[in-house]
Amino acid sequence: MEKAKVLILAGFLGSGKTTLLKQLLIEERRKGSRPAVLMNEIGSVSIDSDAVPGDIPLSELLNGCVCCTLQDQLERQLLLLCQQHAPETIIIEATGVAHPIDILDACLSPDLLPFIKDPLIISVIDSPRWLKRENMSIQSRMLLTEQVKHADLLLWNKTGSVTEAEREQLLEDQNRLNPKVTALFTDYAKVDNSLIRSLSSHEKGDYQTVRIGEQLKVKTFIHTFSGPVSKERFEDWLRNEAPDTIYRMKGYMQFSEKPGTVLMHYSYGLPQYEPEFMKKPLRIVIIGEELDKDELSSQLNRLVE
Ligand SMILES: Nc1nc2c(ncn2[C@@H]2O[C@H](COP(=O)(O)OP(=O)(O)OP(=O)(O)O)[C@@H](O)[C@H]2O)c(=O)[nH]1
Repeated sequence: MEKAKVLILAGFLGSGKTTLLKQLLIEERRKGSRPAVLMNEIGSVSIDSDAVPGDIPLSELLNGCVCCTLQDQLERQLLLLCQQHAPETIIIEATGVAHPIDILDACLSPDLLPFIKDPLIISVIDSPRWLKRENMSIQSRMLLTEQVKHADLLLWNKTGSVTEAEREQLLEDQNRLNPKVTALFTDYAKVDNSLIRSLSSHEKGDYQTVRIGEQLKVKTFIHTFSGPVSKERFEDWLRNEAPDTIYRMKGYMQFSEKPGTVLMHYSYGLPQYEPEFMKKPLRIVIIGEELDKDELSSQLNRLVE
C-alpha cells in the first residue's frame, strides 16, 4: 500500500490555514488524488469543517489543542483515516495555538509509520500581525516564532498591504530564524501545489516547548445569539468596545438590516461576511486571551434587536 503524505498546516489563529486548505483540496481533486482531512479546533463546535466537501474523509478533534491534550487522539484518528480510507494525502489543520513540533510528534508514532510518510510543516503567517508582534503576549510571540522556525514551507500571508520595507524585514526575520526554508509572499494563501509536492522536510532541531492551555491563556467560548443583531452596532462594538485580545471570531449571524444568515469571520480587527444558505444555529466561537466571558456575552446580547 502506498503511504500517505501528511501536510501539517500550522499558523496562528486567523492566519489563513483554512483558506489554504480549501485551495489544497481543490488541487488534490483536480489531479484525481484521494485526500483526507484532520481538523483540530479548540472549541466544542467545528466551524471550519464546512470548508471540507462532504465526500472527502474528515476527522475532527474538538475541544482541545493537539499539543496539550489530544496527542493520543490525533494518533488514533490518523490511524483510522488510513485504515478506513487509504488516503494519498492527509492534511492536518491544527488549532492556531498548536505547536507544530507537537503535531509532528503525534504523526511520527510507530503505529503510524507503515501508513504515512514525509510529514511536512506548512506555516501560514499573518504578516501584518508578525510585524506588530510586540503587542502580543510573550507566549503568543514565542509560538509565532516557533511556527516560523520549524516550517518546511513558510507562507508570509496577507502581504497585500505590506510595504517593500516590511517585506525586507520579513526576509531578514526568516533568514535569522529558518535560513533554509522555502518561503513565499502570499495573498489569500495562494500557492502553486506543485511546489508543495516537490518539497521534502528538513531536519528539525531542538525546540522550546510552548504548552498553550494555561500559560498562553488563549481561551475559547461560544456565544449564541437569540436573534438578528444590528450590523451597524455590531461593527461599532468591534471598533470601540470589543477587547483587542480577541484574536478570532467565527460563526453564524443574522443582521436586522438584511435578511439571511452570514458566516462571519473576524481576525485582527476586521470582520468579513459570506452568505450562508443552509439553516444554521446563530452561534459564534470567540478565541482570545484574558476574555471576560460574562461581560462579552452581555455586550453581545445587547446588540440583539
Ligand atoms: N486580507 C486578507 N485576508 C485574508 C488573507 N488570507 C486569509 N484571509 C482572511 O482571513 C480570515 C481568516 O482566514 P482563515 O483561513 O479562516 O484562517 P485560519 O488560520 O484557518 O483561522 P483559525 O481556524 O481560526 O485558526 C478569513 O476571513 C480569510 O478570508 C489574505 O491574504 N489577506
